[in-house]
Amino acid sequence: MTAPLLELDDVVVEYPGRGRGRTPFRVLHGISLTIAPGETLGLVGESGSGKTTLGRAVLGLAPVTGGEIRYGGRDISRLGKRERRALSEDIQVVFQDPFTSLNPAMTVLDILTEPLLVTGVARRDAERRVRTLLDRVYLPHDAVHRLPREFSGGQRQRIAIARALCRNPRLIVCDEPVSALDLTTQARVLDLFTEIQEATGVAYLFVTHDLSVVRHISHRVAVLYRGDIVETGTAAQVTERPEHAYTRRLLLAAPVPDPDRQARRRAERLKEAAS
Ligand SMILES: Nc1ncnc2c1ncn2[C@@H]1O[C@H](COP(=O)(O)OP(=O)(O)OP(=O)(O)O)[C@@H](O)[C@H]1O
Repeated sequence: MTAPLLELDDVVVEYPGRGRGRTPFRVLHGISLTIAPGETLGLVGESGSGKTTLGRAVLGLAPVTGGEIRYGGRDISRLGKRERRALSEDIQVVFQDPFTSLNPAMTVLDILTEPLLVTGVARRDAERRVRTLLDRVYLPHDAVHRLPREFSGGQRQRIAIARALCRNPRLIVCDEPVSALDLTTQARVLDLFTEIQEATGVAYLFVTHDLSVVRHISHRVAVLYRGDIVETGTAAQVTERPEHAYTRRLLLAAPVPDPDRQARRRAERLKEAAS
């Protein structure tokens, strides 16, 4: 078996408490999971279950107060700023909202060359790399002279993906990266994520509340409920034969476009509620 790329071992995240008593607010209660090189782990759960916090913990942006997060076998849960910056070559992020995650005053060329220039790559080489990245995300080369506001939501998310890919990361934390897009654009961007993975071998921690997205993109799925993982399995196992009652509720609550399936779902929901 290949060694995991990322390992969470009994990870606890707590935010400092406010007011009298200042009891810390525990968001993650001891999370254990792994991601193999080149694998997509879908992380699902309802709003407030702690999905974003888990992604932020991997990125060093949430306070890990217990357990370990290991990347390539090394504990990265409590790194200093400099070590964390060095790790950004390996671990990148794509956020939900391409409108706010891209600097509106920078051209696409600046957005995509900046991560390279700060690490000492020569401008000519950086610009060559930008052209390859634009090809990879199916944007025309003349996009370089334009500002983010001149693109559609889907195109903007392609720019954000290209930026995440700049330095050939081995893991990308994707936090609801298609939730702000319409369904057709969602499908195209999801296909792009898959295609990039096949070409580069990058792994994804794919955070989403949407089970149809998870089914589309994930090799394995972990279900988060109130800060605990209640179920993990292959995408097919979890979405077709869920074991935990919470996963079943999540599936029954997921929107379905087909009216016949909707009627069946309603009947199942009523049966669940009655039992
Ligand atoms: N910086 C913070 N300080 C204090 N509490 C926080 C902080 N960030 C998140 N929380 C709390 O942690 C819990 C989990 O939040 P999180 O954003 O991780 O959930 P989520 O599953 O991603 O939800 P959503 O799908 O709505 O984004 C929530 O109760 C939230 O209020």
